[in-house]
Amino acid sequence: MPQGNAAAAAALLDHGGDAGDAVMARWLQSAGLQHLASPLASTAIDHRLLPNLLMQGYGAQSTEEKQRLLKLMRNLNFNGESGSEPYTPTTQSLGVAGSDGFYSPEFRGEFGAGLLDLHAMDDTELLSEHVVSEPFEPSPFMPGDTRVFEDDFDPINSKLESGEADTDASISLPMNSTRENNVAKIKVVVRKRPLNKKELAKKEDDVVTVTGNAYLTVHEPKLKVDLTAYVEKHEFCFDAVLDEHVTNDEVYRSTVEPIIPTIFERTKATCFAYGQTGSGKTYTMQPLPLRAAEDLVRQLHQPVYRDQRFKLWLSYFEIYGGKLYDLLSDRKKLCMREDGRQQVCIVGLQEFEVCDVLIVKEFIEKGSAARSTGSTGANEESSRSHAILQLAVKKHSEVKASKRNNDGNEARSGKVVGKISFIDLAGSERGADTTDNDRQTRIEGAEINKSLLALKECIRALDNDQIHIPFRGSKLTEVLRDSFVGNSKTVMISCISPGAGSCEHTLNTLRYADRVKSLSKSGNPRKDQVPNAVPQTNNKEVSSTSSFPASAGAEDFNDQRQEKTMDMGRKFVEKENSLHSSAAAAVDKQPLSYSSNYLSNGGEEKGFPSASVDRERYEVKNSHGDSTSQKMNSYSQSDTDEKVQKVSPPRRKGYKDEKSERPANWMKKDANGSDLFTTSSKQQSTGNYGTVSKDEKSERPANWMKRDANGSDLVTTSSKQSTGSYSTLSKDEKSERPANWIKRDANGSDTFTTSSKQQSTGNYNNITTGSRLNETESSPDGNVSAVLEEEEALIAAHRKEIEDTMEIVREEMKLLAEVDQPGSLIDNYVTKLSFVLSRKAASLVGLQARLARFQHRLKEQEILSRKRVPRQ
Ligand SMILES: Nc1ncnc2c1ncn2[C@@H]1O[C@H](COP(=O)(O)OP(=O)(O)OP(=O)(O)O)[C@@H](O)[C@H]1O
Repeated sequence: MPQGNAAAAAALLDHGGDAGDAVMARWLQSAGLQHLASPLASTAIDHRLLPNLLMQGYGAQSTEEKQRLLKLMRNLNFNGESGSEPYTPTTQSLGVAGSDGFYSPEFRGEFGAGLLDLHAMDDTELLSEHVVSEPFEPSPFMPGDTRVFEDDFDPINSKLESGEADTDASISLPMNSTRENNVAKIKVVVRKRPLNKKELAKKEDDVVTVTGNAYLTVHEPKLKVDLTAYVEKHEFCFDAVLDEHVTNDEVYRSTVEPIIPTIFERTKATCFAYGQTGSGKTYTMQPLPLRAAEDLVRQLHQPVYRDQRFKLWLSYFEIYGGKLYDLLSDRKKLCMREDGRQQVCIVGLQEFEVCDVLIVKEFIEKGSAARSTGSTGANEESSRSHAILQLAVKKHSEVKASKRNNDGNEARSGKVVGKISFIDLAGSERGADTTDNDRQTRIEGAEINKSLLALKECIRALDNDQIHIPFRGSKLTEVLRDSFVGNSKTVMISCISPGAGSCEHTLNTLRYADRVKSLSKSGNPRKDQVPNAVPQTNNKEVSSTSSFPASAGAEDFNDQRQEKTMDMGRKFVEKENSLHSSAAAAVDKQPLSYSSNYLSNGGEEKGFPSASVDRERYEVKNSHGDSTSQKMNSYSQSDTDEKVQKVSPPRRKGYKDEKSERPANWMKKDANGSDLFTTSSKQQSTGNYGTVSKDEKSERPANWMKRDANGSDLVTTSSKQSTGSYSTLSKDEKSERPANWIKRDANGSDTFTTSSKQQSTGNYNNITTGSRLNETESSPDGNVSAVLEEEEALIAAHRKEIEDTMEIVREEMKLLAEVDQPGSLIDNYVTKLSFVLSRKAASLVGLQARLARFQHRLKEQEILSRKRVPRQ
């Protein structure tokens, strides 16, 4: 660099003047590129050209301008590399950010949130700042040798190894296995709130009666066909039932308090509230962390923990529309990453040390105020998100003051001993909140729905000690991943509204709770309780109608039930291994919203063998007040028939609808484990996989795809499709097939794309291979989640396209600079320019295609959701 420029650069460092886009504009103008204006130009220059530009008198003429230009370029980190590496910011770039103010407000102000801020705006910034993964306790399911980590984690071992003799390790962390065993792995508690003002004003009846501390009855008002009113009784039994007089303190004592000591014993506990909007979830959940923090802090003050530098940390975030936001940091968007050990880190999440309980209150208030809420008919301040407050006990090793990470987030330096997550779920019926709503609200609802389903699945898998925990089912379960493995404890508080107007939702909530409990291996609700807590009359009725011997007491019943449940656990695993069963499971995983689109009018739940795996329940129905039946759904219809004399109304009334919605062309696995779609002829033409236009039909037969042993896609057809014959598509053929043909996405999944004609019918557009086939994709939620995924992909692609463009522009600038050099070869210039322009065009066309696909998908989703949810 010439002396003058070097001097200018030096002067600039001191000067600290603002970089003006006027300078940039002039500079671009002189290069004939004024239309690029400041943002693009500012990032598209090779720094090696800088001396040339300055020397040749491009742009900045005065010393001051030159200084500004140089400063600008320094700030933009003109190293010719950063622009092409969108997701791996270097420490260098961070350094720049820190020292040169890359993200300084003055630059943001001048260049807006344009290209300059690419990295600042997206997840990368978060990742780069906080990607240090927490040293969580390794999962027992984690592949590879985790011994070192465990040893590292284990305070006892680490103490011994490090030769620290100041504390007796065996005393320091008493592993009280008896105590741990005494705390149930899953506890399901129901809380009934009092009638609220609105319900009282409407003179609504209280239809929920609580008997003892574990039983409740819902008296459902019904009408006979001849319009005579009658009451149907539904009885439930849980680990605890708390009536409307129970205080929040008592709720704490019966739910969270017993878990607190286990937090110091490496337990990851989860306490969540489930229930319809306005049922009291927030009211119930909000005080719990406060009380828990009190107890945790008290424990931490014990010398044994204090000496080991145990500390309590709090974080509070929400999951809204499948995205994470920090409620204690201005709703900053967070991203979730898995580290090499498959441990989940929420990148950028702020954690605050809790030394004093009062601060917890403040945090709760602050976080709750930041939470996404909206108004519903049932609740003026209805939660539209899942809020997760975590209290983590961490052990901090002694760090020399000089070495201490001085970033104000010491939390990261500690190792998690145990933690408890409090989750205030969004209203359970929000999935049904789709009528007359905009796309955002519908997606919101479907997201909620999906996560509630996934949560239930995880809890079930967890309690069945399944190896495969389906935590990838939703963001919620992914976030809670480490709470689903190892030592975990779950408390579910089902909140119910007592009013007659909420009866259906109340029943749905109770059924969800019942299913969570009853499907678990330890789901033996009242084995340890006095059986005659059940009203005598019902006991009798149960005995007389159930398949169990009349003499069998509740204990026997429970024994059998438990046996059955364990068997169920086994079967569930088997089921997981079979694709067919997996498909059946998808049926089982119907939305919890019980919205009208999932409900038929009281149709009986017919046997669907694999799906009925989890139908066991203990719901006593006393229809018309004169007969009671008990349903013990089993694995097969025959089993059910044998044991059920009178079938109570379906838990999910939607079965009929679901069945009719589900195409017969369900996926099966053939003998070779290939994915095989079967279809009936009728559904070929009307099938949910999309109707086939005439042209397409003539071009290809009834098109079901099968993967043969070589991994090729086979097209199979039923006999009625006379034109159909097996044909194997070669790779080339595949590229020729019509638009609405199966496509393999980046993950190797097969995706059906449909033509516009097919949009309105394509319920099952995405078909993913693998054992979890269509669990979400075949459901309405699956469709929405596909939209969300595509949305993310589109945004990522857009970002990538901009970065590519920047790279290309950089090359163009270089070309221009070169061609202006004396003696430059024009041929060279032309060839290179042609190449660069082709790349530019390809990049743009790719993005346009993706955009069009997404628009198409949005329309499709819109049509589908309108079709599914009849206006009320
Ligand atoms: N057990 C209770 N005792 C007295 N009032 C209650 C109780 N439970 C809830 N409430 C009141 O009912 C109203 C709704 O409760 P809350 O906001 O907790 O419902 P929610 O289930 O969280 O609703 P959403 O899902 O819409 O957020 C609040 O005004 C709350 O104070």
